Amino acid sequence: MANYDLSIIGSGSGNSLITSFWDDKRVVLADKGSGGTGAFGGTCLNVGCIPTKMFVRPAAVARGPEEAARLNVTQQTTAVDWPAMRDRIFSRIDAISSGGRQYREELEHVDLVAEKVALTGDFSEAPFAFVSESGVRAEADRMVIAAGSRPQLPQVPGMDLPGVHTSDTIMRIEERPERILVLGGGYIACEFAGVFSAFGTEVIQVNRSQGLMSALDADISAAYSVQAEQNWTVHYERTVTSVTEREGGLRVELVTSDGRVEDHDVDLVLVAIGRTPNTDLVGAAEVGLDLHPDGRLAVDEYQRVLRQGQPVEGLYALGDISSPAMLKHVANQEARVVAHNLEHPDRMRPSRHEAIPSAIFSFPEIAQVGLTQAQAADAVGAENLTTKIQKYGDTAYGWAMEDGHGIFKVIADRRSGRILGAHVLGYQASNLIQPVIQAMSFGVDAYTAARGQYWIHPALMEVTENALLGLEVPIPEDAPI
Ligand SMILES: Cc1cc2nc3c(=O)[nH]c(=O)nc-3n(C[C@H](O)[C@H](O)[C@H](O)COP(=O)(O)OP(=O)(O)OC[C@H]3O[C@@H](n4cnc5c(N)ncnc54)[C@H](O)[C@@H]3O)c2cc1C
Ligand SMILES: NC(=O)c1ccc[n+]([C@@H]2O[C@H](COP(=O)([O-])OP(=O)(O)OC[C@H]3O[C@@H](n4cnc5c(N)ncnc54)[C@H](O)[C@@H]3O)[C@@H](O)[C@H]2O)c1
Repeated sequence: MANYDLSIIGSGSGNSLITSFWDDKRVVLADKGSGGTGAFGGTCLNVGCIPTKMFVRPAAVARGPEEAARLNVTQQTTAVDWPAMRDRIFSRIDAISSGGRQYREELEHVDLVAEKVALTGDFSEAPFAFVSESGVRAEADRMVIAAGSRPQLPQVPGMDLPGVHTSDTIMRIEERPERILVLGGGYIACEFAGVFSAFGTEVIQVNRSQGLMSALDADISAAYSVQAEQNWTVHYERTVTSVTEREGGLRVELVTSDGRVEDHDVDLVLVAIGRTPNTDLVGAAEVGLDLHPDGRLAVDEYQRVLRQGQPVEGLYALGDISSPAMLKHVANQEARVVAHNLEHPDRMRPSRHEAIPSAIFSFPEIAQVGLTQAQAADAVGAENLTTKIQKYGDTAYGWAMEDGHGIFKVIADRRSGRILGAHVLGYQASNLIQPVIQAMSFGVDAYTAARGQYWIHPALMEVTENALLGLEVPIPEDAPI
């Protein structure tokens, strides 16, 4: 195949790099298709953020009767039509994916290689080449590796059985299971446990360690775990040793941390124990590129890939394959930076990795930004911290909701009022946290963030205002009142 100006591996966030700047140049885009579906457009669109949240929303609606009962309204969820829901969701997603692929195929200056590719040749300097499984070779002056990540599977017997799923396949199953075992206690496991339990499936969630979402702030992890234990079955300190077929389903054998063996009979298993960067699939180590111990590509602040500790000019990586935060908004930001740096190598811009927020769209929802309390104590000293945990239930809208579990925790440096982190558990957590993300991103202190703007009364957002006002921070001179 001919030479190119730009070569991209990965049609997720990598797809957005093909701006009008490249209209008069030649671009090659390789993608083998997203896991499970073979679709164009990467994880978020096909098997990640978007379809999961399209299941999370009906799950919240199905849970309506729980809140209604607290508010003296009787409601009933009488049926959940999984096949119709699945088809509605994927008819929209599949159309976007195939439309995106068709658009790229029709562009004269872009060639699409719909195959798995691997890096080949010398990667100390441009040009950079890849070769596809069928032998298509493409060489380019600049290359972006945006090949993402894939689900990890434990090395135990039975992982190849048809009833054992990952997030790549679980959303397209024919029927809603009556009983599912969800392995893992992180983002994906907690989101799917929330969805399936809302739809009436009996969920057994199994985690290796004690507590769910244990990487989060300890107060949030503990409060979420209590809620989850009330909403579905949760078992801690167990690992899976095998999955076998039995009549009508699967038998999962677990071993507890004290050596006991347990069997669980279920219809399906969902494995969600983390994701592996796809550096091995592209053969990054084979061409001498630097990897972190967890398998991610090493990059500098401009997203240039490192080789023997030095950035390789014209070679970039972005998203899950290189980022410590496997989040779509981070991949998107890195893609904007890479697009800029490709187009303006003389005035490159660094990626911004401060105040990265994330949300877990489980039941209840969780959102977080910045440092946990333990990390903040390490960073500035526990004696310099001020924290506030504002209950939703102690605000006017919380009364209206009769909310019993929502909390908004904020952490700041008591000497300066600098906000160090926020951690929210409850209804609309992912929205309520945004003013704190904004304050942290723009360097606004806690007092000014609270008093420098109106907050609509009695909106639920008063939870955020009250959390900020609850901190013991200095009032800046001439601060708004
Ligand atoms: C179930 C789930 C839910 C999620 N929900 C959220 C959420 O709510 N919010 C959020 O911020 N993030 C979420 N994420 C994370 C988010 O989806 C990822 O961070 C993001 O999609 C990564 O984008 P990317 O461009 O790095 O990789 P991808 O979108 O995965 O793109 C990589 C592409 O490279 C291709 N590829 C890989 N190897 C090769 C090869 N050798 N040859 C050719 N092609 C190759 C793959 O087929 C893939 O299409 C979720 C992830 C999952 C799995
Ligand atoms: N809403 C979102 O933003 C969102 C949603 C889904 C995924 N994601 C991204 O995708 C990444 C991967 O998600 P994930 O949930 O697979 O990973 P994760 O890292 O969030 O959680 C993995 C969990 O599995 C547990 N675990 C590991 N090995 C185990 C084993 N052998 N047996 C039992 N439990 C085990 C870990 O203790 C941990 O609780 C996330 O870290 C996140 O970056 C984001």
